[in-house]
Amino acid sequence: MTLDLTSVGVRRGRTTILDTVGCTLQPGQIVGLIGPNGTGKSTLINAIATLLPFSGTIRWHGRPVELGKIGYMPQHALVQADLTVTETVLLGRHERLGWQVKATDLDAAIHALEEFGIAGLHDRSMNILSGGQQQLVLLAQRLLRQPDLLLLDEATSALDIRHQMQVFDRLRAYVQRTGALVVIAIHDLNLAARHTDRILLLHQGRVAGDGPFETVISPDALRRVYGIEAEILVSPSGHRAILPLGAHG
Ligand SMILES: Nc1ncnc2c1ncn2[C@@H]1O[C@H](COP(=O)(O)OP(=O)(O)OP(=O)(O)O)[C@@H](O)[C@H]1O
Repeated sequence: MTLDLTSVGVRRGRTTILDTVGCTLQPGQIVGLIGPNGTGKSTLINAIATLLPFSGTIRWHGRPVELGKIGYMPQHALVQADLTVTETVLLGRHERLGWQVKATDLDAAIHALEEFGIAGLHDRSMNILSGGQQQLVLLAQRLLRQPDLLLLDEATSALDIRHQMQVFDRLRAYVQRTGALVVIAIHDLNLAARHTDRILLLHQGRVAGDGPFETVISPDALRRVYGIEAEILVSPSGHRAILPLGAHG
C-alpha cells in the first residue's frame, strides 16, 4: 500500500526533464515536493497522474495509477465555467450524482466549504472569485471525492497565511482520518517545514534529498540546490524556519 516510483524519467523532445527518480511514499503522510523553479516538480506530479508519458514505473498499491480514482489539482487550476461555488464543489462527486443531487451530497459540499472557511461564498459565481478563493473551492472539491492519493501542485500559492494554515490543518485532519497520501509541490520552505512529514527535494530533474525536513534541508543543501546562503533557525518550541541571507550569482 505505497506509492512506488522506480527509475522514473521524462523527456521532452531531446531534453531530459526527470532522470531516474525513485522513492517509496507511505500512506498517511503529507509529502512536500520541493526544489527550484523548472526542476521538474510539476512534471513529476503530472507523470504520477498519468498525464505524461514516462519511462520507469509508477505504482500505487502495486498497480498503475488511475487518474479517475485519485485527487489531482494542477498548478494554476482555474474554473472558467459560470458555476456557483456549491455546484463546483458538487462536481467532486459527479460520478455518483446521476441526475439528482441528494441532500447528503449537498450537505457534504456545504460541510467542505465550511471546513475551508468559505461557506459564505456558496452561491457566488466562480467567475467573480479571487484566485485564492478559487483555490480554496477547488481544494474543497478535490477532498469531497475522498481520494486515497491526492496530488496537489502548488495548491496554496495564492492563499494568505491564515488560509494556508487552514488548508494544511484540513489536509492533516484528512490524512489522519483516512490514511490517504498527499503529495504537494510547494515553494514555501517554511510551510513545508511546518506541515510535511517528508520532503522530496528535486534538483535538475533528480532526487537531491529524501526524508524529514530536518535531515534534508541544511544550509549546505540550500547552497547547493537553491544557490542561497541561509540560516536555519529552531524556535524554542522546536519548529524550524529558514532565514535567507543572500543569493549567489
Ligand atoms: N511542454 C514542455 N515542453 C518542453 N519543456 C517543458 C515542457 N513543460 C515543461 N518543460 C520544462 O521542463 C522543466 C521542468 O518543468 P516543471 O514545470 O516540471 O518545473 P517545476 O519544478 O514545476 O517549476 P516551477 O517551480 O517553476 O513551477 C522546465 O525546464 C520546463 O521548461
